[in-house]
Amino acid sequence: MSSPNPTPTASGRPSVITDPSLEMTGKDKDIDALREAAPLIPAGTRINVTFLGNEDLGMRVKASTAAKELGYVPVPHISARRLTSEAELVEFLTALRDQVGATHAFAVGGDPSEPMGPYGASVDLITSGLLKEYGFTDISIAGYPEGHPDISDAQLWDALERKYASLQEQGLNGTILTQFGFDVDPVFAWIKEVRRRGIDLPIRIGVPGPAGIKRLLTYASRFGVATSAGIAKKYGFSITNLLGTAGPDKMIQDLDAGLTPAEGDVKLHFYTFGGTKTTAEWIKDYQAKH
Ligand SMILES: NC(=O)C1=CN([C@@H]2O[C@H](COP(=O)(O)OP(=O)(O)OC[C@H]3O[C@@H](n4cnc5c(N)ncnc54)[C@H](O)[C@@H]3O)[C@@H](O)[C@H]2O)C=CC1
Ligand SMILES: Nc1nc(=O)c2c([nH]1)NC[C@@H]1CN(c3ccc(C(=O)N[C@@H](CCC(=O)O)C(=O)O)cc3)CN21
Repeated sequence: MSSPNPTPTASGRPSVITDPSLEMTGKDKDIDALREAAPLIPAGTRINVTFLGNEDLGMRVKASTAAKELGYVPVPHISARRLTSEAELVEFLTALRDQVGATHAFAVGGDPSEPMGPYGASVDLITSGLLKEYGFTDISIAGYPEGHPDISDAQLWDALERKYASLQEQGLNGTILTQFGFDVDPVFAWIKEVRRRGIDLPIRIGVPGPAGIKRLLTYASRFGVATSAGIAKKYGFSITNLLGTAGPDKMIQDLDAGLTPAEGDVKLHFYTFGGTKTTAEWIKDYQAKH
């Protein structure tokens, strides 16, 4: 099945809404939701499986298997700081290779303020060589257009350059997946800087799927993404009425209006926050209208 092809933008580049990736947790309810949404999601779509502290290896493998069986490309997340040993990493990679046939993964640092084992940062996962050894060919890494609450910009840029260099050295494909946001201005500036540094990887800009405003604000505050007032202003809702829902329509339109072919491959990643089916419907609808 081919993915829908929205109208190219004024600058001639494909719309960022082309071939978006989606994110799910390892919980059964998310697996059920993916199955239900499957008629709306084209085969070959990347489905990311988060690495949450309240889930285990079995759940992550089960969700990745479900995604694969439905014809998608599972992108399981591997959180460096949450791994307690090299053996745990090897156990996960083995299961992903042998049970899922996974070739893609997202190597991320992880929220624990201290590493729970030998890996303090995602670059340690990549330079270990184990991802390549276990048959992974495409490694996603994180990007932060608005910075990170606990990591300095200098550290983030240094980490991105080291991850890129190691991927290049090992001949692995890569993708930069960004933290979700509500504002396109920092995204434009950040992409420019990524390219200025010679990093030519495809980029997926993280956006929240359509969701209740309260839920969006809760997640934004949990991950230190932005202030409620700032989000309301950029996203165009009133903080005196938190009952409505909001989707990333305006962000996507602004991205399409502002990007040029010079920015290279830029697509979207939808953080669904439990709303897999709603997000899939929303994407189909947006693609049909534009
Ligand atoms: N699970 C997910 O889907 C996502 C998670 N994140 C979070 O973003 C953070 C950074 O991840 P990466 O960009 O992969 O960083 P990274 O692993 O490449 O590390 C960059 C630098 O920050 C340090 N660092 C890593 N995690 C840290 C933490 N939690 N607190 C303080 N310093 C830390 C590292 O030692 C390194 O110097 C993590 O907290 C990660 O969990 C961000 C986006 C999505
Ligand atoms: N710093 C950071 N850490 C993260 O773990 C993280 C980010 N950033 N950025 C966004 C992604 C997406 N993440 C998540 C986290 C939780 C759910 C989720 O669905 N959690 C609940 C549902 C609870 C609810 O009803 O709200 C679950 O079932 O566990 C989804 C995506 C985690 N992610």
